[in-house]
Amino acid sequence: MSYILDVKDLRKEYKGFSLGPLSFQLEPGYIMGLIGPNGSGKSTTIKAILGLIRPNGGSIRIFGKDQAKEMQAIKQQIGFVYDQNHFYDEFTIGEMKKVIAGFYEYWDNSLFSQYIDRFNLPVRKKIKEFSKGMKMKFSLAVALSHHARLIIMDEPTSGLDPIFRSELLDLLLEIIQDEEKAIFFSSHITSDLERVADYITFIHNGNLIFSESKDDLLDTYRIVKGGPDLLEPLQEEGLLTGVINNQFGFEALTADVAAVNDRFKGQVIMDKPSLEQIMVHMARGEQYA
Ligand SMILES: Nc1ncnc2c1ncn2[C@@H]1O[C@H](COP(=O)(O)OP(=O)(O)OP(=O)(O)O)[C@@H](O)[C@H]1O
Repeated sequence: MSYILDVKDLRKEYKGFSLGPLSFQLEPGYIMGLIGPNGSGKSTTIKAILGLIRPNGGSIRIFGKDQAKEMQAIKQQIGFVYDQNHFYDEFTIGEMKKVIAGFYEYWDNSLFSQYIDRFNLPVRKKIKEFSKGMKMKFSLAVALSHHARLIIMDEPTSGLDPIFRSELLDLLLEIIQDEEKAIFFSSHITSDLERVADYITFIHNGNLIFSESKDDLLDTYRIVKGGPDLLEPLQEEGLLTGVINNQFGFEALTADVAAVNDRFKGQVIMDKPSLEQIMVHMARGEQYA
């Protein structure tokens, strides 16, 4: 299988923080969400993939090429989408397009015009007058118009209204339909990931907790709820992760549904978890591990 993105044993050391080793892979035609609490290393991971920081170890291959050696060629086919202004503020879309088009070998003017129309972006306004959502749309139009095969986004839906968020998520699903592109994005909005992501990579305190198919995750784990008297026996058998005590007893995550059923059937309640519940309980489990 040829991966669009292949990260192996990636490490980055900062004073007081160490990321990795992280390993995960993304195939064409799929969307991967990167989740983790604040400060867990999501932006650091994205910066390393984009070649904006130098890792302390590991390797990153993009489109099968070694990122450390061939970043110039790779960049032609990466679209980094974010709302921060990496454009000239005083320029209009048309003026900005002339600058950007020159950077990209595969720039497609007519495709760009189509996206500008489709996103209803104002052609006469200066970019500094754009809202956050407009900047995001513009950034996405640029990425799509140079035929990026890997689209990377850092928190693309945060701060956007629900209507545009929903439009953006639909667009992401549309982008991967040709099965040639892949999307990698970080988000705190787990419901967005639940809707569009095929794979979820979860990091906590710089450590990789999992990088798995979303469907497998949602199938494997269950939320277990029970009275206080059951907590100890379940914990003794190592069946619970990230226990949260409440007025009725406890709530936790289990990956061993069969064992819980076998031993405690009828005594506990088991529900399908949301991605947010998986993340919260796992983060708790890590914190108190
Ligand atoms: N240039 C830097 N120098 C030193 N430490 C850094 C640098 N950049 C990031 N860090 C540290 O690395 C850790 C991870 O930061 P990072 O921005 O990757 O987290 P994040 O998961 O993206 O967080 P958030 O969700 O809050 O955006 C933090 O402890 C941060 O202080």
